[in-house]
Amino acid sequence: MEALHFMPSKNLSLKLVEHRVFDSSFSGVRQVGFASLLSGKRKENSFCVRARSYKEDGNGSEFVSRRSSGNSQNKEPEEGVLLGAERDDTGSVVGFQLIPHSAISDERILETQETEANGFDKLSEEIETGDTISPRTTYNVVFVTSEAAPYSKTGGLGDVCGSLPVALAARGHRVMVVSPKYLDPSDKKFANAVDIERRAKVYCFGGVQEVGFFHEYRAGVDWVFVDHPSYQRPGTPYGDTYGAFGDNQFRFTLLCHAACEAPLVLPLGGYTYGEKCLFIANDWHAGLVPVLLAAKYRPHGVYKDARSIIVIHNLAHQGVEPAITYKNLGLPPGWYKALEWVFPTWARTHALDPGEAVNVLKSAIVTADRIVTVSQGYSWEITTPEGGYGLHELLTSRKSVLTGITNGIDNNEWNPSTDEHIPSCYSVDDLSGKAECKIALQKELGLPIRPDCPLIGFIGRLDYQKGVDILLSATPDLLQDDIQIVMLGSGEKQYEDWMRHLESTCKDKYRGWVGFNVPISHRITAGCDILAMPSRFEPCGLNQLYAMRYGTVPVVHHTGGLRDTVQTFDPYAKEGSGEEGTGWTFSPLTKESLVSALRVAVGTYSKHKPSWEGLMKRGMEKNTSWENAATQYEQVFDWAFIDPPYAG
Ligand SMILES: Nc1ncnc2c1ncn2[C@@H]1O[C@H](COP(=O)(O)OP(=O)(O)O[C@H]2O[C@H](CO)[C@@H](O)[C@H](O)[C@H]2O)[C@@H](O)[C@H]1O
Repeated sequence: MEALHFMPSKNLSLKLVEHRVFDSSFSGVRQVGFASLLSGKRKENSFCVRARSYKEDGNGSEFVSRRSSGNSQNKEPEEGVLLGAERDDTGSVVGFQLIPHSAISDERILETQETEANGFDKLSEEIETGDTISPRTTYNVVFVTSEAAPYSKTGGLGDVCGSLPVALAARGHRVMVVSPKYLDPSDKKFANAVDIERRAKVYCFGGVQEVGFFHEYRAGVDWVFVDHPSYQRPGTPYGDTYGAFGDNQFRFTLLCHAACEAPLVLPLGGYTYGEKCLFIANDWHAGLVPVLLAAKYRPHGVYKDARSIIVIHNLAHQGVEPAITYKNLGLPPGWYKALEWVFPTWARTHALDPGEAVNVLKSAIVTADRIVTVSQGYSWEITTPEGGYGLHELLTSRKSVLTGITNGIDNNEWNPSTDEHIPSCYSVDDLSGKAECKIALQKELGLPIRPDCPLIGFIGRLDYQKGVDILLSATPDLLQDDIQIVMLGSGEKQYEDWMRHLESTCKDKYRGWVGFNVPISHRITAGCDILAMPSRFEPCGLNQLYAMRYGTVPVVHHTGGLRDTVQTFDPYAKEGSGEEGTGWTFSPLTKESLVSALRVAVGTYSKHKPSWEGLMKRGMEKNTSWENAATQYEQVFDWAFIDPPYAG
């Protein structure tokens, strides 16, 4: 059976060019297909090509999506289309691909990019790197995230989605970040975002929801904020003092649908991003994006040339809800298996509980083209039963597309020589300002002002992951020594109360600041001598990176990204060998080993000043910029586009 299809799309006048495809990868199945070429005026001269094919097996035909490659015999389109040659392993031309002009759809990047004649939407830049000139492919990148600093932030996800897009844009990519427009009591965060006056209808949860889009172009990035009444409520992006919001599945389903529409409908800087883009879905909140591409769009010929990456910042949160909620997600019934999740017997609530659920992060893992985690150590940990949170087998099965890339940090925001939140700036060449920051912090906290007294800090969400309980239980022992401790955090009430209790009993040595406060977090990072991070698991961890940049020596549990980024001090290493270390990692995670690691650090601080200064300086000189991580992301982007879409 042969079929000829073309998919009309908005604002496009159609031109159909027959394009027969023989695909040898389906043995025993006669494969016939066509590519429908749609040329027209989306914006100026932008085009897209879509390929569909049918396999015929005697039992009727079934739709399968393929890219037009292999032994294809292509006809040139009749006019106005730019085609690039596809070659097989021997270099013979076996097909052609259309190069849409949407990639040069923004005057801001028009000047620096030129179309390349051998791939979809590929723009090639000649990047000068020292003496050599290396070609780089740039992409239309769409980040989807529940938080992005400075607009919204509850933790490291906000930091990463606020700074990695900027780093990628600086390297020539066209980058959009899609996140919710939350309620902002200060009316400052979204003050520069303007209503684009485009609405999208989202069919989910048994009805139609209309979302709006706000936009701000800043630091080379298109920041897009999805507007819907469900984001307009007091609290954090995820909950309030009564706990997590009960409709988070709804709120983030909306975000994912809206994010998939954004590249198609938003004329940012005058032009849409178009269909050939790369979605970077962050954590479970954005996890439906790869599934929607495969289940909702590709069957209709849309996003056939898009790719998706799921970035796992924290596997402990997976977006698990009862199975019955599947019908709310706006997905076709046939895709249930992608989300299906069955709890092990021991985790069920009662004997008759079948344990059936939907798991959004799992669905992203089984449909995304590539998987990235935020450090190499963590990328291995999540393939083990201990670190995989039930997903280790699945992740192991996709190990070949799983990459660990250690986060960078925003060196503008976290820079001791320019930081506007700290009382005295300093640098690796002149550390005097750090001593002043310590005195100012002791003063601000109402602690005795003692420049030589070791000051230990902790900053983080107060939850099980961060090992707060271990630190709090170790604190009375630690306070036997001549030290001071300050903790900043908010989260589980039991830990907040524990901090308040400790403060009331050890007023001259301990401060517990309950709350979320970015300026204070900078002042603690600058003013402390030591930062403790006894995390049970840590996908990457940013505070240890900030600490090192501020000459504050980290003492961390030997896990995940902490193990990857902190090198234990070796007093016997040859000076200048680079092996001397930047802090201490400890294991196992017990109160005793935490106390002993911190005592070693305190001893070094008090008795070995030159060694301490070396530790501080090596940390400050460590290259933790996004540049390094961004190049690794680019490699993953390239890999994603080498393969055909993994699902759909
Ligand atoms: N009370 C408070 N006041 C002010 N600021 C506070 C604060 N509590 C936390 N922060 C800030 O939130 C960020 C926390 O970042 P982390 O990477 O340490 O953890 P998080 O677990 O949120 O992130 C997850 O995602 C990131 C990003 O990938 C991974 O590094 C990490 O391992 C993973 O768990 C830091 O910028 C910190 O200063």
